[in-house]
Amino acid sequence: MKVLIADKFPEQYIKKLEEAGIEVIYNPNLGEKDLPEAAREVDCLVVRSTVVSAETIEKSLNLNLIVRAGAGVNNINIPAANKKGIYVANCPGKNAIAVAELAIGLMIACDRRIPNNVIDFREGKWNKAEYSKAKGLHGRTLAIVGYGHIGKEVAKRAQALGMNIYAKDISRIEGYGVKDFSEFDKVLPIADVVSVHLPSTPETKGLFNEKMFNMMKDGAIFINTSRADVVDEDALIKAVKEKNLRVGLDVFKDEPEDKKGSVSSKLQKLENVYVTHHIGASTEQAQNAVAEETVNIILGYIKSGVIAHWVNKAKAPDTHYQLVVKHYDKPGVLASVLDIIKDGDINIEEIENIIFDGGLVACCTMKLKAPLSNEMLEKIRENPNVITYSHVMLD
Ligand SMILES: NC(=O)c1ccc[n+]([C@@H]2O[C@H](COP(=O)([O-])OP(=O)(O)OC[C@H]3O[C@@H](n4cnc5c(N)ncnc54)[C@H](O)[C@@H]3O)[C@@H](O)[C@H]2O)c1
Ligand SMILES: O=C(O)CC[C@@H](O)C(=O)O
Repeated sequence: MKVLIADKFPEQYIKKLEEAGIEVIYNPNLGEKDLPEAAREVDCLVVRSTVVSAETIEKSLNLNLIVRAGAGVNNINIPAANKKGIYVANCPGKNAIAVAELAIGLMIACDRRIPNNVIDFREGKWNKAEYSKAKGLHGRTLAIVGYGHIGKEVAKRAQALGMNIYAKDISRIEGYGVKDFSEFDKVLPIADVVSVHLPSTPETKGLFNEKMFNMMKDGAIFINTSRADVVDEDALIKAVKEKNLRVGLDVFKDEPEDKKGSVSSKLQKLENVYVTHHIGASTEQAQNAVAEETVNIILGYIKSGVIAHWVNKAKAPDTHYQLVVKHYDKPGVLASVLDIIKDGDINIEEIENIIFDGGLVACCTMKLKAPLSNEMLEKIRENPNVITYSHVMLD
């Protein structure tokens, strides 16, 4: 197996892959444009933020697995991977602590205006009078939007700071003394800090728009360490100017893909907007945890054929019927059942055959698009090697 790692990855985990007999090509400087050529002949591609385009996927000859050594998979063209049956997996939660640490750091930086303090000091300016005006986070209200791995780690830390915490998610909210909120218009007007931890999806794109910023308090703190496209950047800039929002961002529009170079953004002109270099996941702790999970995914796949954290598996396959056949585990038994289904022109969407201890009997579960006719079921029943079967309609 040949694995290309196209982003920074800790050396000890590269060694683990090599010790398992895998050929590793490590080139952390590759970018989107280089990948179609570089990934052409590899079986597995590991990336962090490097963009995996449709072209990279289409030109690949052997690619079977793409691992996102991180959480968000929006840098991988998943529809293109689906067309070629290439697995995409990620490492959920493994960098959550690091991002939460940064989000809390940005909150404190915004409240105390730490970067402005430092810039003035470097320029020889002393301004204790101005920088003594801070609200403090204790007793303030925090709204966490997206209460997944990172949102929960932020809540844990905000609780220790004595904040009053609300959270919103499409899933149930539980833990760390957090109150669930469903309506933005109830919580945004009372929140002193809003921290966003959503994935980039069609539903979250541009969620933080002018209407949302208008609901926020004057002088509130807005933190986004998730993805740039969750925020309408022009609306944010307007809110900074008109409502004195203080902002901490780890992600922003047209963020450079390169690891080093120049950067240009409208945000550079705003004194109370602090932008970090998409470093949320970049602590040693997080990178080791992510790399370990990446190695587990690759080795797990080689050993068992199962992909951990497989993200492009169909969520709800188009199946309406289930056939379960318990049969003697002999050559040809299952094939004869499959022949009957094939002759009925019925597509099997999913199939799993599990063997009982001792290896005498197996049980095969099939998810089907259409029901079997009585005649087909009768043929299955007549097979002396079929012990029992059940055929049901699914909800
Ligand atoms: N700055 C960085 O370096 C960095 C690092 C890791 C992750 N991220 C970003 O942060 C995001 C969140 O990471 P995570 O590990 O917490 O992911 P996660 O999947 O654990 O959490 C995301 C949460 O958002 C919720 N959600 C999804 N759509 C929603 C919607 N429309 N409304 C409300 N809630 C919704 C999900 O139910 C889930 O609980 C990632 O998708 C990634 O884009 C950034
Ligand atoms: O790996 C990185 O540097 C960023 C990772 C982050 O954006 C993620 O979604 O995990």
